[in-house]
Amino acid sequence: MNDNAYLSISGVDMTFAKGRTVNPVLRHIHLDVRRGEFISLIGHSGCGKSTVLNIVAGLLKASAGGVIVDGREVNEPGPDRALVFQNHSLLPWLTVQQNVALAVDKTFRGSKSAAERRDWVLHNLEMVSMGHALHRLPAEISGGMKQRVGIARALAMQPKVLLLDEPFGALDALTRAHLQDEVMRIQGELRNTVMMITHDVDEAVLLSDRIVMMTNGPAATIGDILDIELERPRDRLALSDDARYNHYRHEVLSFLHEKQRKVEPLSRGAKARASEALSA
Ligand SMILES: Nc1ncnc2c1ncn2[C@@H]1O[C@H](COP(=O)(O)OP(=O)(O)OP(=O)(O)O)[C@@H](O)[C@H]1O
Repeated sequence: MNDNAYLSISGVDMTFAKGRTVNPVLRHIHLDVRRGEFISLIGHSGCGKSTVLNIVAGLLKASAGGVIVDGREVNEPGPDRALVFQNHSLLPWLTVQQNVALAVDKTFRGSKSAAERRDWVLHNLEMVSMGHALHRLPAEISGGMKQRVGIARALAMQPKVLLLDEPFGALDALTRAHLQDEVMRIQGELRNTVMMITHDVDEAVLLSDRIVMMTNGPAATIGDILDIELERPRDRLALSDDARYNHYRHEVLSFLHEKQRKVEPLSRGAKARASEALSA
């Protein structure tokens, strides 16, 4: 482990077993993340990105190796690691304000007064531009607004590490761009340590300090890590013409589509047709 690491994943292996079938998903995952760093995890579908995130969150226990956050080993979920999923996980019967208050009350009941907690909820909702919809129910707001509330709820817990599992994956392109900009602005202010899963190469380059590229499973591991040395704040329009941005983009695309090209297994029909073609 590197002494500067705030979050350290060392020697993580993960195998799922069902009956006699054993599925080795991750092998030798080592990653040190500095405090305040924004890391993206990218890789083909099914390679094990969510499994890595769930191990860091403490929702899954690694078969070997472990995770240390700020000097403490991760053994279970905790408020020091807040998760935001692609599909918001707001409680439908609570308003926007109550959804965030639930997490804030749980985290700060012993350390903040009721008035302080209420102010803190409002502050975080205002930070994601949701101060105008405090009393609406999740069913009464858009998908992008729900994600904002999910992000406010996670930030309000003041986690040591923010874990984002495709947080913008279900949004339309415009809302997605807007929310990415907002997350960049907030991260610029708060300097959160973030680990984000994404399938979107532009999103990874725009938001990250480093992009961790995973090999294909089974037994996936870290294939390469790309440092994104673009100064902040970053402007998506200016960067679209920037040669460095396009170089980074190309590096990730080439990793995914050349070095780690996903070969889908042939269906039975396709196999039969291929063998007929070969014997013809
Ligand atoms: N709880 C579980 N039990 C058994 N197998 C699991 C479990 N969770 C994940 N897997 C398997 O582990 C592998 C990796 O899954 P994971 O969801 O981590 O991949 P991913 O890279 O996040 O995929 P995607 O990009 O499609 O979300 C898959 O083969 C999946 O079926």
